[in-house]
Amino acid sequence: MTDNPIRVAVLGPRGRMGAQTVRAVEGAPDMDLVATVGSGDDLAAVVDAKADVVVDFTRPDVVMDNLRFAVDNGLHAVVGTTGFTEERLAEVRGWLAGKPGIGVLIAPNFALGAVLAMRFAQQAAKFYASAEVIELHHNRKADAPSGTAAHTAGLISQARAAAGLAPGSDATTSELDGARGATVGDVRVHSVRLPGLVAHEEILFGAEGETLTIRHDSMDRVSFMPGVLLGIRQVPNRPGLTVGLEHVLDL
Ligand SMILES: NC(=O)C1=CN([C@@H]2O[C@H](COP(=O)(O)OP(=O)(O)OC[C@H]3O[C@@H](n4cnc5c(N)ncnc54)[C@H](OP(=O)(O)O)[C@@H]3O)[C@@H](O)[C@H]2O)C=CC1
Ligand SMILES: O=C(O)C1=N[C@H](C(=O)O)C[C@H](O)C1
Repeated sequence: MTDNPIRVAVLGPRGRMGAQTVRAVEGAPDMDLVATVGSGDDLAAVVDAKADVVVDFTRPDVVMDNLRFAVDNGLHAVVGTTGFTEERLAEVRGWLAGKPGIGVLIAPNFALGAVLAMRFAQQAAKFYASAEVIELHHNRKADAPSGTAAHTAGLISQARAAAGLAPGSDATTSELDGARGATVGDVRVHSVRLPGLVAHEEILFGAEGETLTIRHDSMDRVSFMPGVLLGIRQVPNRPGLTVGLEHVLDL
């Protein structure tokens, strides 16, 4: 136990990630779990409990309301919930402009290996015109493609554009709807859903006579917890909006 533990509230505590986060916070010697808010519960509980940091693992359709409430009430937030478009991020920056000391960390993926895989993909992108992303998840996942895959595709698109590299083409002229996946930026993203999986991503690059595959596997949701706890510890010292754990890890 430390003298001034960080007072943490978890939103979505009955969910797969929320339950794991509750256990991780309860096990952290420098944190106190002071509130949990599930669907149907009153968010005001986090203010009543004098939380310092709110952690959100809920759903894309409710996360913006939760985050707005946290920022309006002067609470820092660590957000793992997916669904953050550029428009949503701009909206969050707008709220934070009126709240100078408040920090919000939104991370598409809290697993160290996933963050590294995204960074490696970003580094490789300027050397390969052709890249595709395959993400594989458990069949209870609500969204597709995954937030991680969308973020990875965005990074590849940006890195290629910055290097003046046009995306590679292929010869497909006839295809069944969806067979070539969804397009994010200018990268094809393919989503697999199967019971037995947790969270997995492959980033494939191709050039004449070679391919490069970067793969990350989360076999257990404990893989996300060191990143979540690090985010909780760091977010009070990072006013404004931080997108991606790579900034906190100082990669
Ligand atoms: N960034 C990262 O590293 C990771 C991010 N994720 C993302 O986190 C999110 C949650 O994933 P997961 O835990 O698997 O999903 P679950 O469906 O297991 O959990 C979501 C939980 O949110 C609760 N909920 C719904 N509405 C509200 C609300 N208004 N207030 C509070 N709680 C609410 C639900 O409650 P109820 O059960 O009562 O409906 C449910 O328990 C997803 O967007 C997922 O993609 C997942 C893994 C890692
Ligand atoms: O829903 C999940 O499980 C996950 N969601 C995040 C995403 O959409 O990228 C992170 C990880 O892939 C697990």
